[in-house]
Amino acid sequence: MCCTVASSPRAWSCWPAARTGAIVADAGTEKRVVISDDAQALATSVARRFIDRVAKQVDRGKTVHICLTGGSMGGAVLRAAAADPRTGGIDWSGVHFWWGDERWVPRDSDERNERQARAALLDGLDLPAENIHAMASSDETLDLDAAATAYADELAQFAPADRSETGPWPGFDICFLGVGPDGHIASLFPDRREIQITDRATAAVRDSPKPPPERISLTRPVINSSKRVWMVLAGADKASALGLALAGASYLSVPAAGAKGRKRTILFVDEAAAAQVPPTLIDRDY
Ligand SMILES: O=C(O)[C@H](O)[C@@H](O)[C@H](O)[C@H](O)COP(=O)(O)O
Repeated sequence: MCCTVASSPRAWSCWPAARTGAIVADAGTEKRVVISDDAQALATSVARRFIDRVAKQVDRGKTVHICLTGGSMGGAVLRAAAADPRTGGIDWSGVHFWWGDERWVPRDSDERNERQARAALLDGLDLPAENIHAMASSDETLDLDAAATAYADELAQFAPADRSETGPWPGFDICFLGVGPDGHIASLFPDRREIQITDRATAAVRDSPKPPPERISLTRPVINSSKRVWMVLAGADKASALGLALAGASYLSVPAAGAKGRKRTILFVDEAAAAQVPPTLIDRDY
């Protein structure tokens, strides 16, 4: 049973029996909440769906663009994907990996989202090195602003011919997003200028509320050009952000509230994070 939260809480609804289907209030605004028992079950469930989706697109001969997230749940999902028995049998040569944000630290720092993703999954995949689109690191020649611009330029090289639904960047098949206790996504934090940027693909972030202080982030237009936005959040400290995101809070103060895919927006959560969501609106994925 899935539940759909349309763009306003008044339209909250769910249907008792179906495991699929949705209130089509506005294709891009509905959110679905899928709950797992705990963080490990959540990571396994999301990884299974991730591998399903990649395998389906590869079988169709499609080039696939995946945007990864940092954070503990981002890494947990990738480790679970690495453990999926189907992963080794997929032809990854047409799959490209991007990042929603990156910390401005040296390339070999354990804080790098890229380094964590490589260790969790990417370095075990048979795919061309050029398919891994990492953001620059602080020990290279570029400064923070130039590095953000360079990433926007790289994204532009993979923009689709038909840009009717996206800007000069690829429309990701899946955009993974972790969600902070304050509702931040990528490195777009509440009540800051970066969440309001609409005229470029990336932003240099300074004085980040979450260490380290300097980061590069995709902006909201790029995230919302994704076909699917999958937010993954676990733990009681996320319950408030989830509740606000589902209750129609402004994305300016709760960035997660404004993340939406063109085809699907799913919040994958565990029981602890779902504590403030009315039980009638929860789908139990276990
Ligand atoms: O670089 C980062 O720190 C992440 O991209 C950040 O957006 C993260 O996803 C959230 O802070 C949630 O992190 P957790 O999953 O660890 O709570």
